[in-house]
Amino acid sequence: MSLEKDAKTGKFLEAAKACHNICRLHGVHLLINDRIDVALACDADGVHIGQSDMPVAVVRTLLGPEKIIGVSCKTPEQAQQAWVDGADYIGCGGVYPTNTKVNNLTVGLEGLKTVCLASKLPVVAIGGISVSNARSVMELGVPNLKGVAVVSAMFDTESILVETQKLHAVLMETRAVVK
Ligand SMILES: Cc1ncc(COP(=O)(O)OP(=O)(O)O)c(N)n1
Ligand SMILES: Cc1nc(C(=O)O)sc1CCOP(=O)(O)O
Repeated sequence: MSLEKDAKTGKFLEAAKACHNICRLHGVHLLINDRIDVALACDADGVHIGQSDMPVAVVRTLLGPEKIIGVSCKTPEQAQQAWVDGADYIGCGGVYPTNTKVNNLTVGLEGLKTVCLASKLPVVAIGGISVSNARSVMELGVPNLKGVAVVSAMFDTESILVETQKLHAVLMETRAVVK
């Protein structure tokens, strides 16, 4: 299920609760993008926030020590700060150009590697990643690069299930190599 982050709060909460029920059935964590209020209201497992959203330390106070907090970081400085502030992981991108997010800086594979090396936290790569290039990302050879986040690779396809299965296979193969 996908819902834009600026959707009306009632609709967002409804969708979040429905997602959470599905995630629970499959033992999958649900993180809410940006909306701390929605995360609290549906008792999600955590949130993902950007550099211009509520500060991590405040989010930690609101959510408590057990919830997962992810932060979008494009630079080594931001990655270090996320750790100091108590985040659990960082998202780093755009690894490749993307049509999903407007005016997004592309940091490339080199930028991703630089941020990973500076980060004390696990990193999730994002931006223009699909089945065709996920292997190149995961084979960067940095141990704290733990996965990829995708939007169009799933939602702009004929079958979300088929693409998810293909991406899962690539991630499992590269995990075996990287470890
Ligand atoms: C791993 C990961 N990275 C980024 C996002 C969401 O990014 P977005 O809210 O569009 O942009 P920022 O405000 O965080 O820069 C995500 N959900 N997961
Ligand atoms: C939401 C988001 N954040 C990015 C960042 O660089 O932080 S790139 C991005 C869009 C990801 O969509 P797609 O997989 O379709 O490229």
